Amino acid sequence: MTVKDILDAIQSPDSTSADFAALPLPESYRAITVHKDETEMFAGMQTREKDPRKSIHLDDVPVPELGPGEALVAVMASSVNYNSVWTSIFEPLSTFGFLERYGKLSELTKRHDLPYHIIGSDLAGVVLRTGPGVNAWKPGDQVVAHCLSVELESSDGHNDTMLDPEQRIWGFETNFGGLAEIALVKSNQLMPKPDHLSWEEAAAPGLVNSTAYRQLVSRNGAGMKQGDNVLIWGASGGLGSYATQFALAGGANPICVVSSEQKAEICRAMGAEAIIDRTAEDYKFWKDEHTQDPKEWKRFGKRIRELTGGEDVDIVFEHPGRETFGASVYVTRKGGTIVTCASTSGYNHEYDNRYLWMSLKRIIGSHFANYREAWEANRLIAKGKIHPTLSKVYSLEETGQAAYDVHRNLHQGKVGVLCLAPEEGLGVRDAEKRAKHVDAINRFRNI
Ligand SMILES: C/C=C/C(=O)SCCNC(=O)CCNC(=O)[C@H](O)C(C)(C)COP(=O)(O)OP(=O)(O)OC[C@H]1O[C@@H](n2cnc3c(N)ncnc32)[C@H](O)[C@@H]1OP(=O)(O)O
Ligand SMILES: NC(=O)C1=CN([C@@H]2O[C@H](COP(=O)(O)OP(=O)(O)OC[C@H]3O[C@@H](n4cnc5c(N)ncnc54)[C@H](OP(=O)(O)O)[C@@H]3O)[C@@H](O)[C@H]2O)C=CC1
Repeated sequence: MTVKDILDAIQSPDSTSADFAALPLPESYRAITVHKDETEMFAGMQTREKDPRKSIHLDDVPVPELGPGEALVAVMASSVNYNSVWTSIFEPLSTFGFLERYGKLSELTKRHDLPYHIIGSDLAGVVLRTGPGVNAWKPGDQVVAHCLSVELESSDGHNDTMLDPEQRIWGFETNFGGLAEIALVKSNQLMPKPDHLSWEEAAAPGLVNSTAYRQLVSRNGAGMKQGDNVLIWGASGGLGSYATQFALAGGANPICVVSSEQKAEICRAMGAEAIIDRTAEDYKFWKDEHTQDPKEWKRFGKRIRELTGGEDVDIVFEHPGRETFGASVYVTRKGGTIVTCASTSGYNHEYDNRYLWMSLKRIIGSHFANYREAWEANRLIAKGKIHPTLSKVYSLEETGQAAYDVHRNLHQGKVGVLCLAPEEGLGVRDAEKRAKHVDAINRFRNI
């Protein structure tokens, strides 16, 4: 039995759930990994110079044992997220520490503590097997998986599962991730695959769409409302391309920051009108490595006021971190919210706290999404209200290059990876719905 037999079953219109359940599992499968004995390979290099193509491998790995509450999924497609870039450059720390810590929790979690880390936090595919206690999903189900892994043995996580003390990001803080032909997930990561999308389109939104939903829309995040002015950094990037869509769909007014005219054009195509090209307008928020320039914050704020008819922003959708955070706090309106989920340019932020407390602003930390939030975000994709922002698709062999593109900001929107899917465009089951949205679905393609 090989993964080819699994692919044949997925591609046959006649396969039943019983057929999938009867398929023997292969002994091994191909997976994208980083290696524990290579974590020092970039020591002493600048972040920018660390090359994911050198650390990312395609290996044959054994199929992991299936535990209670878990599912093995045949992965048709996945996508590159920035967390896989972090893993591949071993920053801010090696993810093998996460696997070691998880491995200490129980006999079953020991499986994760291996000398290789199978990375990837998105997938679209087909359930192959479910473990004891799984009733909601069965072999043959077409699914996407969100990346929240929780144990939920403590009371802390039962109001909001992101608060579980054993909360982890699958494929980053756990092993057996989605950039592979087979993945191991908890069954409460599974959600229905949107019928009108191909495998690679369905795999693209998951992580960033759910994160942007919690960060911007959910009451656990900024709780955006109609008419809000929302400043969105990297508005055509992974997170930003969904934040922009949520702002537009929710009756808010996105102010999109991008770094080129081409990206500005993509934002216009999504329906945004207020756009700031940070390269063309040449903002220099830092005079040198240690000193910010409040005059540049003010110039940026004036530009926002020009675009909004004199209003300041209610919400800043933050993730660049150190480089922009001082400006983000400054330009937020009195009583407004800076909601942050990352620090791509550096995690030691500096801002002038007088502008925060005197103007009663709030900084909210946000991280991924709970199952309900991920489900709601996926539901909006399935209803055709929010669309994938897939630009380019790579093969599994080319994942290193795909991660390199994201690391060097050479990409637009989301970058997809075909795992078992032999070509793009497969897996669409609702052609009529797709036809209604096809222009929006293809908006980011091949640019
Ligand atoms: C969905 C996609 C998401 C993304 O893309 S996010 C971007 C990528 N992610 C990242 O860059 C984050 C990577 N992770 C990290 O950098 C680290 O992961 C953290 C900085 C978040 C945490 O580091 P740690 O070393 O785990 O935490 P500690 O708190 O420094 O050390 C743990 C030890 O410190 C103890 N401790 C915790 N809080 C306190 C406290 N308040 N007072 C005293 N001790 C404390 C703990 O118990 C534990 O102890 P014991 O080592 O003995 O188990
Ligand atoms: N906590 C969480 O749950 C999550 C955290 N993240 C983190 O968020 C960050 C962004 O992820 P994602 O959106 O997928 O990445 P992308 O690279 O796809 O998009 C980020 C965009 O931000 C802009 N940007 C990058 N650096 C700067 C800078 N120094 N100043 C201003 N703008 C900048 C760029 O757009 P442009 O050049 O056009 O301005 C870039 O395209 C990563 O660090 C990632 O790890 C992501 C998802 C979930």
